[in-house]
Amino acid sequence: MEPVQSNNNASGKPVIEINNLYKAFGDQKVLNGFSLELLEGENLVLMGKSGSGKSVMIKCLVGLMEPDNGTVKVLGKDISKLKHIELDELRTHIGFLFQGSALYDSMTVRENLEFPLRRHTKNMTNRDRETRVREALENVGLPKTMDLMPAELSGGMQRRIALARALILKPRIIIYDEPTTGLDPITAKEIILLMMNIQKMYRTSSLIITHDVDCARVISNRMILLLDGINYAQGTFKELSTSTDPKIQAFFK
Ligand SMILES: Nc1ncnc2c1ncn2[C@@H]1O[C@H](COP(=O)(O)OP(=O)(O)OP(=O)(O)O)[C@@H](O)[C@H]1O
Repeated sequence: MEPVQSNNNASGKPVIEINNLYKAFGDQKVLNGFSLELLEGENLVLMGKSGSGKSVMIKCLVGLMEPDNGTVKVLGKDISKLKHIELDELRTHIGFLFQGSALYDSMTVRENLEFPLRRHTKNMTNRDRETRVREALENVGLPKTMDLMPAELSGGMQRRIALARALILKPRIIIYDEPTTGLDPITAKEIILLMMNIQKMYRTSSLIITHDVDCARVISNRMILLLDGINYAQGTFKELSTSTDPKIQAFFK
């Protein structure tokens, strides 16, 4: 069965272009000619089994790992050609929501949110910083949590705060790594709806790594399936979930 390779006529110019990426560790070929394009304004879901190379791909994407071959362009810039300081600047346009939220436990919500601001916007006044934190908390529906510690929040609230932190620099791209993992179905649904609202409010382009079929169904404009080191199939949720290819079907069970 031929892999599905359509792209749902998604419009907009690419904000991420990964072309023919190769990465091996010794004899283990992890990425074997993987390509991906994230278009402006779209929600692209990437699915791949555990150990298929999603994290390796993300590390290559943000310049934390050097691929053996292939090119990565972010916002039109070839990241292999950037100086350290330029790469650092480029990374401020990418927000990350990590698996399990990854908030700093010993910091209040406010300090967690201020952390990226202090690092990347040296000239910001305290008042502007506070306004930005308030705005981000309001946008994730938690305006009154500023002075709480992460341990005082539920798992769903922690995920929202982590999303507020990912948004604080107003990134053009957000990478979500398993955004609904570890949450009950109702909270997971709330997070998905919030991600959709965020896309509208901040006009971000999102790359969403998930195993959650419901999440993919609701949020994706387009999907890519990573299998055997390549983008084995891409298309809309409907196209892929109704494929008769057993390797594609396996992703939707
Ligand atoms: N620095 C490294 N050195 C050696 N092998 C590595 C390194 N980084 C990743 N790998 C291997 O590459 C493969 C892909 O790992 P990766 O973490 O990208 O998988 P993943 O798709 O993100 O998995 P998961 O869904 O479980 O997070 C794994 O077999 C892993 O052991």
